Amino acid sequence: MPDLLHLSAVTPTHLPHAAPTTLTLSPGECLALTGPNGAGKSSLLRIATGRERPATGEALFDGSPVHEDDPAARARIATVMDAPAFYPDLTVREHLMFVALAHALGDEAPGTVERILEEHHLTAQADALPSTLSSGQGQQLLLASAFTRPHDLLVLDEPEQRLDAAARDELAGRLDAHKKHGTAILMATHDHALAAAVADRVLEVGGV
Ligand SMILES: Nc1ncnc2c1ncn2[C@@H]1O[C@H](COP(=O)(O)OP(=O)(O)OP(=O)(O)O)[C@@H](O)[C@H]1O
Repeated sequence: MPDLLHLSAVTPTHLPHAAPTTLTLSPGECLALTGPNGAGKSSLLRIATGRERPATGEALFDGSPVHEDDPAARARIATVMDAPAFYPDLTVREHLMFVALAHALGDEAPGTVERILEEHHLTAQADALPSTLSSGQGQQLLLASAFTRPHDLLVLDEPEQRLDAAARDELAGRLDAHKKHGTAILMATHDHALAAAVADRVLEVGGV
């Protein structure tokens, strides 16, 4: 299987003296990044999505340098990263509909959104504003947004955060199912059980 993602000897800007990281990811494969706080996991994820340019090396998505503004990459890479970025005036359902329509789901959008609301236990909150959600529900909405849209690569920064034990188990099952449909997953995590359940390989990211 050809590489979908290839980071070649990259060093994050904020960690110029760190050992360069090389990694590859094929369709249907999950690579988990583990390591202590500040090791550079999130920085590598930002490089992988083109949000951050590396100090050294390069990031290739499907053979081309990845840039956040490249429409081809934007259409194929779904992310769950950093702080939530919800539209404050859209309800939970409207937010997911916006994501679905922006990614051209068309007639499939309403059905997809209702299914994903249910899978993420957000049906009862569908008409609420994101600001009224609990922190775990907010994390579910972030995940739901990523799963609503088509993607070939999922880039997840600690997707388990704020989720209870049952929701973490469901997340592991959902990620496994997406892998089986060919999604490549790059995930930073502190949850070793999640990494063991989903990842084909684990890369320990070192500090400076
Ligand atoms: N915008 C920034 N400006 C300056 N330094 C930054 C910035 N973002 C990250 N860093 C630094 O880069 C280093 C790596 O941070 P990063 O968030 O990639 O680590 P991490 O492994 O994801 O940590 P955690 O497990 O705590 O999420 C840290 O020392 C951090 O302080």
